[in-house]
Amino acid sequence: MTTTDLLANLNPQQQRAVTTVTGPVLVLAGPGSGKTRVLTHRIAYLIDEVGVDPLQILAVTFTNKAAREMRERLMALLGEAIAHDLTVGTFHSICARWLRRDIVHLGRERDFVIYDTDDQERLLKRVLRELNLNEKQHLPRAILSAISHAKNELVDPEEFARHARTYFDEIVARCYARYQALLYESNALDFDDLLGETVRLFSNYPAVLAEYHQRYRFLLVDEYQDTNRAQYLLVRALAERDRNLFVVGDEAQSIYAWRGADIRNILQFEHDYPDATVIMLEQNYRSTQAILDAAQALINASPQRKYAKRLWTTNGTGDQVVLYEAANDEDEAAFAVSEIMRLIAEGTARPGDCAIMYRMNAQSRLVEEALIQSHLPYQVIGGVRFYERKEVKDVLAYLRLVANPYDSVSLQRVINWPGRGIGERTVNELLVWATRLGVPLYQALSELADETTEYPFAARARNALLDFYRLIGEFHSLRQRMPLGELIDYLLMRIEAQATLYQEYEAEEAEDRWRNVQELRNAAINYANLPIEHQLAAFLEDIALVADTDTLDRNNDVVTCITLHQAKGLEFPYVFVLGVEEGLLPHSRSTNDRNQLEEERRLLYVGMTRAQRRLYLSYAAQRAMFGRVTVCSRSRFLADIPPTSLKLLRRRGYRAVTVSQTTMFNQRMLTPDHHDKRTTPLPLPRQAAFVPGQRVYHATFGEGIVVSSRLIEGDEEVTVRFADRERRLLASFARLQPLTDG
Ligand SMILES: Nc1ncnc2c1ncn2[C@@H]1O[C@H](COP(=O)(O)OP(=O)(O)OP(=O)(O)O)[C@@H](O)[C@H]1O
Ligand SMILES: [Mg+2]
Repeated sequence: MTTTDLLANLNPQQQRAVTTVTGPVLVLAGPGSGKTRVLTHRIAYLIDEVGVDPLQILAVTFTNKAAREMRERLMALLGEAIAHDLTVGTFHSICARWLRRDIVHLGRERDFVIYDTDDQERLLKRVLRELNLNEKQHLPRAILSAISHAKNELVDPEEFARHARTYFDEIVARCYARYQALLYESNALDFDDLLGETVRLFSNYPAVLAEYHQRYRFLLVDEYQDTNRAQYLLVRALAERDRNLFVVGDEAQSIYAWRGADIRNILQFEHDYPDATVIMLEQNYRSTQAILDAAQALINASPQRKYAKRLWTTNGTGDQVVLYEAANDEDEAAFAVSEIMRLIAEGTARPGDCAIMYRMNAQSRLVEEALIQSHLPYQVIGGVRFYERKEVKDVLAYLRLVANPYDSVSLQRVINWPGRGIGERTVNELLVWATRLGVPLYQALSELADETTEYPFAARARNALLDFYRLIGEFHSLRQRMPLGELIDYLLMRIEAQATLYQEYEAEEAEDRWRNVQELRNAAINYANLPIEHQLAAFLEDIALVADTDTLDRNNDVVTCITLHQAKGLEFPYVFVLGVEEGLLPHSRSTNDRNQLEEERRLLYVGMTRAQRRLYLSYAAQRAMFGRVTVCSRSRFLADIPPTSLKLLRRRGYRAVTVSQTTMFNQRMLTPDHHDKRTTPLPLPRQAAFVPGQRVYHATFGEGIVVSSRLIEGDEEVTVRFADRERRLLASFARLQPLTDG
């Protein structure tokens, strides 16, 4: 693409943002005004027109998905070779890469592992046990969230302890200190450390920072309104010398305060950089005027709104925003799905054009049930994600341990999986012993090998521990010379992973889980080109950084189910925002706090402004929440949208579309590639597994009685009466367990 083309696709303000090459630039503008587009075009302009070396450009986005999309756009603009030399990523992924290079300056090792929330929780539970604190009373999540908050503010354990005022703070202070020590001992970093350690590296080692100044001359940051203190300091340090800092954002879309994001970072940009060029964009290219009007009314009603920005568009008025009042939550999900079916049948939309958004992950279940019944292919972003499935995490724990045997959380995770006779008591003894020796668990195991050591274990336990120790040691050295794929195969064979899964689960589920493990092994293929000794580390690094939205793949023509938080920056022709109700949106936790309440408003605003062609909002008069059916009322935010902007629809008795209709649809519209794994038609089961009158158990709904059951394509549809109401469930999905009487 030539430069003229590059600029021809931009309006004058956008052009100015692209061509103001040096010095600090802030683009402050509403949704859909082309901020992200400007950012990518600016990179292309810097390279093509200004002659900047792509290696000198650093672009930061909020999610891995956004980073990948950006890279793809840049490839289209610049060609693959040039795009390859750019540094594009999230703060976390970029920091991880830099720390792999330079963490040694901080006296730490390069082959650290990155702990995710699950690992963090395990580690904190160990801390609680050590400190004799009860985890029922001191909720691990609350403590971790306090620690995370401190880390984002760059407050270390000592400082935290000095400022602790309340009893809770005291507890957190003690946990934080020990938690950090154990992380260190395990040669592990949590997500917050990735940022915090990089900040520390830059502020304590000016010579190192100078190298980065030399390397990165142009900085670009998307979604700047959601940066936290650590990210702010990072950007500031990196931009300190050349000051070629380009940030874009929208304070009205700031929705991550709960993770430490600080709206002041964007509001005070001009204060930090008095010579900044500030550019506003006002034309929206994404949505219809009807959608914009409704969204603007909502956001302008905020008491915190400093200056109302007007967005206009030439996209035309478009259809009115639909507000659907559902009888209950099932009806709400059925409405969205049947509406999608209708749009598809009309030929107006493809599944991939549609997104269903909600406040909480738990809301996706009913939506999924409705989608399954309709045989619509879909993906859930942020549900139980691939890398969070137990069997996948178990195998990963082995691999992480093989890479870094000091990783105590992984060690504890698999020390007795598959079962090898190391009971809970032995594990506890090992923990106590290692703590007393002041060494990581793996090193404690190595002490056992020494005949002369005194140890607290019975002979049988000792042998089992030693076997495990030798297994890890063997693979630890193998990783240097065995290609990753083979290494994984060999490991799976040695631990008898497949047989173990078949022992632990029913055949069908075991097969499913085994398939997931193999899927993980398949992912290893992508690393075959690297030198053998780097393959495992690179593989683990990428997995550790996979963020929530990463599974989102727009090439698949599937309906997207996604939380409002994760929908940031994305756009879809047809958007459904579910649960616009008091208690959900605004969330019940936020209603006592003005700031939190306004953040909820912005969240709804973000959701609404994702829509390109048509927007549906809905709420239910009744909803099953936390195991109870509650009566709900529409969100207070709806009162801020003029009734003339909304088309109200009331319950018309929506039912999920029947299977026979949709089977025809599937055959007509979709090639086999488009089938989601979960919705691919399977052969009919030959016999019903459930009979009327039978007692069954469901993990969420509890006990129930089967009313009727019928075989449908690939599955069995079971109607069950639970304590609160009757539900129609698909056997393969609902995982109903038969109960025997007595
Ligand atoms: N000048 C333009 N001409 C044509 N299309 C444009 C132009 N500017 C932006 N667009 C398109 O408008 C849509 C929204 O742009 P973009 O995603 O960059 O907005 P944004 O400001 O980053 O929004 P958000 O705040 O939601 O992240 C994109 O599809 C983009 O390609
Ligand atoms: Mg954007």
